[in-house]
Amino acid sequence: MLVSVSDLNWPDGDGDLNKMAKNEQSNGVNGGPVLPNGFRQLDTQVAGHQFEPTNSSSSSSIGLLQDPQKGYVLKPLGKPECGERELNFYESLARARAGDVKATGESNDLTLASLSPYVPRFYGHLKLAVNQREHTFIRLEDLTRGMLQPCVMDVKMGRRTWDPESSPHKRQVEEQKYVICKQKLGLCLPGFQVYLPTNSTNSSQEGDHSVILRHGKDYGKSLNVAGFKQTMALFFNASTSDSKAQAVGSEVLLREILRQLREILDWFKHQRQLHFYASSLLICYDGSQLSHAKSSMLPSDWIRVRMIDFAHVYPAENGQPDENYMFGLESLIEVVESIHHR
Ligand SMILES: Nc1ncnc2c1ncn2[C@@H]1O[C@H](COP(=O)(O)OP(=O)(O)OP(=O)(O)O)[C@@H](O)[C@H]1O
Ligand SMILES: O=P(O)(O)O[C@@H]1[C@H](O)[C@H](O)[C@@H](OP(=O)(O)O)[C@H](OP(=O)(O)O)[C@H]1O
Repeated sequence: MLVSVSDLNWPDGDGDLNKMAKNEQSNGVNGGPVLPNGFRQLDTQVAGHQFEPTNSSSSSSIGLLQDPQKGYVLKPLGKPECGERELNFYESLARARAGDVKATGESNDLTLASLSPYVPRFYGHLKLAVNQREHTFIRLEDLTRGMLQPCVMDVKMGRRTWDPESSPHKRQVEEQKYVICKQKLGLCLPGFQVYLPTNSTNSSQEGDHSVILRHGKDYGKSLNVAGFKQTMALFFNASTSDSKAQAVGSEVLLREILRQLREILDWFKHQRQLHFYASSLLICYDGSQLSHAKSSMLPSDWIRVRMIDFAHVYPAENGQPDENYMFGLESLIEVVESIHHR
């Protein structure tokens, strides 16, 4: 049984996620967006651009949609230059996968193709009407598909989150956000949600209950390094007071997260082709599997770490490795290792 934390007071008044947590599929009712049949707002979206009420002054802002029948998410292209870069990125990846070497030359294509396992699958783009206006969306694999208790964390990578074409103003705005975590760890936390068994909270309820805890960017911006690490431990259900079954589950989880993170780092160590600014890792796992996991079992598909958000991907300057991304990824691995070993 699930007890939603949206019944409780939000400690940091994180309005954006409160809005998303309710996420009523109202189709135009009470200021909700009017969506095409068969689509709904992505209720596991934890960060990024979101729907504004249709009666607000900035009603052009739209968030991700979900096609629950087919297991897709649909991401709106957003600002023209960002949308175009992201679509180009997915299309060149698809061409590289298909072995079309004409586009960039063979060895570049092989490098790009070898990134595919770490990126959501791409199913082209399409136009859909939202609030009676047509928007272009890219269609991606839903990384939370099939999960009964989707625990999702968006970790933005790198000390530098502005791209080479950013204006001085954009650089300044980016430099002033998430300052401590960005500078010390090369990481920031724009949002997450996690299902917590009530026996690891102060709740006095008994039985198989969970609460869902959601935090957005205001929370992420308030964190120092210790707070970041504590939040990661909470997200992985790795608190020391957990039951034996949960402790085993969380051990399996941490081991598998580390394996996937190290594979992505390995890709970065071998590539000199692209630099990823303001890109995120999306860490997803099914909280309902934690109490069933056995340490001898190989985790199946309930733990997924993927790179997302390619709105600011650029050709590598002077053929250099992406040190900025790797600095963040190495420190993320250290944080997860420190939770795993404690
Ligand atoms: N393939 C996916 N599967 C499941 N959820 C996804 C997927 N892609 C994105 N999301 C969800 O949507 C959120 C926003 O995604 P993304 O960062 O791509 O959007 P954005 O609007 O470009 O963000 P930003 O404002 O940081 O530029 C993620 O935090 C995640 O919750
Ligand atoms: O973390 P925050 O405070 O929400 O800041 C947003 C974040 O930096 C996004 O990456 C950025 O979108 P882009 O990457 O697409 O630039 C967005 O710019 P925007 O408001 O100009 O869309 C910012 O507002």
